[in-house]
Amino acid sequence: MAPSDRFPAEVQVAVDDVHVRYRTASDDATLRRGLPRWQRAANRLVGREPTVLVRALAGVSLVARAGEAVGVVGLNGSGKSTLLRVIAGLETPHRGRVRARSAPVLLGVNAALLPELSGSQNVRLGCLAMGMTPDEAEAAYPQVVEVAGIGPSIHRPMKTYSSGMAARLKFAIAAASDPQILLIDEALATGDAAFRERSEERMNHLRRQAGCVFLVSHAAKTIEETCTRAIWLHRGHVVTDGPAYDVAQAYRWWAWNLAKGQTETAASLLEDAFRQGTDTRVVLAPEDAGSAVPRHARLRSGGSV
Ligand SMILES: Nc1ncnc2c1ncn2[C@@H]1O[C@H](COP(=O)(O)OP(=O)(O)OP(=O)(O)O)[C@@H](O)[C@H]1O
Repeated sequence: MAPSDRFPAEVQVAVDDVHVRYRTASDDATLRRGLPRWQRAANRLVGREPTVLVRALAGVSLVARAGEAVGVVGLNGSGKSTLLRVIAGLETPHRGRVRARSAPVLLGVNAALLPELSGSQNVRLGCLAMGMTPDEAEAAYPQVVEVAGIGPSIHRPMKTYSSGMAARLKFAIAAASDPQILLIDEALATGDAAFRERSEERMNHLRRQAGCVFLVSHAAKTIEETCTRAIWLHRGHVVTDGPAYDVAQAYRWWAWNLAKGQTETAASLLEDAFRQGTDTRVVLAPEDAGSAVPRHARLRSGGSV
């Protein structure tokens, strides 16, 4: 993924028909039974397990504009984290492309900080890792500590933190670099109400300075309250992409029916949501054609540009 300053001014991120696949081992005995006898024998000989293909993203397209906070909802395994990793450039799509106006900063609950070091040492380390100079890291320190709001615990080793405390610190570090594009994976969900308010303030600040924020959360309510727009992913496909309130409500109602075992209702809600959703087409001109300006258009199914 290459940062590009040749976008229309308001476009921060463009995702163009992205597919991500993983080939992974599986001990599913039925897979083994489907193989010809010679292959089973060969696999046994070299100790190889059969593999399956996982389609984490199956043709995702979207455009995020300046000032947007885009929530991403979906069941476990629907592709939310993969989408953020692809946007962050940590994952190479099997097919399709991603372009971003500036380098996105991904904040995940597993962001690599060192558990043996204290929170304050990790703040400095994290700031340096994000490309700040030592002087910039020093200048950012008080603000990070304030946003994290974990009091004197900042001086304790991170391995002694609760998951919520660690998430707060990671959020504060990621937000300190004032990234134009901030990708947040579940971090807010683990914070308490006070922290959520502070982090919302920080997100609003980032949005005001014409950046954009992506937020992955299982809590549709958080998406509703903090985002301007939301994307519902299901098995690597975009079900619907629209105003955060509408998408979160539709997702919650569907998930509630699913959880209650109302599978037929859930299936028809999902089908309706797919049908009513808009297809986003993103066409990125090839870099070597002298223009990387994405032409994008929102199409109704079957419509034309
Ligand atoms: N490194 C990997 N190797 C194989 N499969 C993977 C890998 N990473 C993700 N997957 C698979 O890709 C699919 C999407 O995973 P992803 O983590 O993006 O889902 P998610 O929506 O973020 O899930 P959750 O809500 O549980 O965090 C899942 O089926 C997952 O098992």
